[in-house]
Amino acid sequence: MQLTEVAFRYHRKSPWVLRDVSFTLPEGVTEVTGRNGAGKSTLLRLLAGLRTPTRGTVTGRPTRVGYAPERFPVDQPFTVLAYLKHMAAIRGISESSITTWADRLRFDHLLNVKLPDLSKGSAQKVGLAQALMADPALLILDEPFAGLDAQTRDELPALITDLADAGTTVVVSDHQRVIEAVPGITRVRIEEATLTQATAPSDKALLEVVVDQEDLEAVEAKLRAEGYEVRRPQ
Ligand SMILES: Nc1ncnc2c1ncn2[C@@H]1O[C@H](COP(=O)(O)OP(=O)(O)OP(=O)(O)O)[C@@H](O)[C@H]1O
Repeated sequence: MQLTEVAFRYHRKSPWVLRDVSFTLPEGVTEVTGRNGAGKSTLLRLLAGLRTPTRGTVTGRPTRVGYAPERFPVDQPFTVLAYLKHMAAIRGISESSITTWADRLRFDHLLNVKLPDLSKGSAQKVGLAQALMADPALLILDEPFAGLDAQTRDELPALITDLADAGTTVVVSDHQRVIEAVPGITRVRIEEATLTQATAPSDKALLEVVVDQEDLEAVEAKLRAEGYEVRRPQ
């Protein structure tokens, strides 16, 4: 899939969110980073085909695309099961995939709960399931880790890797930087409306250190002084 000189803004006089972006989406997993409001969700919507570039072209999008938005729209008067059945029917896929993903993402006990009554994390899982159900060739996940329970959060990178190994192209925005521990991913960053590809820190690993609140500044300064890259979870 290829973006060629893509520029995008939401309205005629609003600022450009992306300008002159040319990029070939690689196979495997691509992580999209950038500060809040940089344009990550916008890029993902353009890749999914939910938005059309103001200028330039997006070509080579596969037919089967799965897209999980940053916030699953829970203001719909359906149960989880009715919603997923509806999504399966729209896409012409077997309803058996509902139980497969409800089991795998551990929300099978919530199938008869109405969408507005779901917690943020459970709603996130339903959003993931509807994206995964389509057996997509391109899977686009906008902040999939936000609000997830710890177990699912820990399991999701392996699930994404399995899909990528099986041939699915995956694009993930992830400000919590969970996905970046996955080996071999491509990292792109949006800054000032342009997209740059970062070289993967293949010889680096992520280490989580728990410190007392009062020692936070001192430990962070010490690690930085020793040349480590330090990030605080948001
Ligand atoms: N539907 C919309 N209409 C108008 N402007 C929008 C719309 N959606 C996003 N924007 C604007 O486009 C810019 C990029 O937003 P976008 O949501 O793509 O950024 P993001 O990097 O995903 O941010 P975050 O990390 O906060 O989710 C922001 O200035 C935002 O206010």
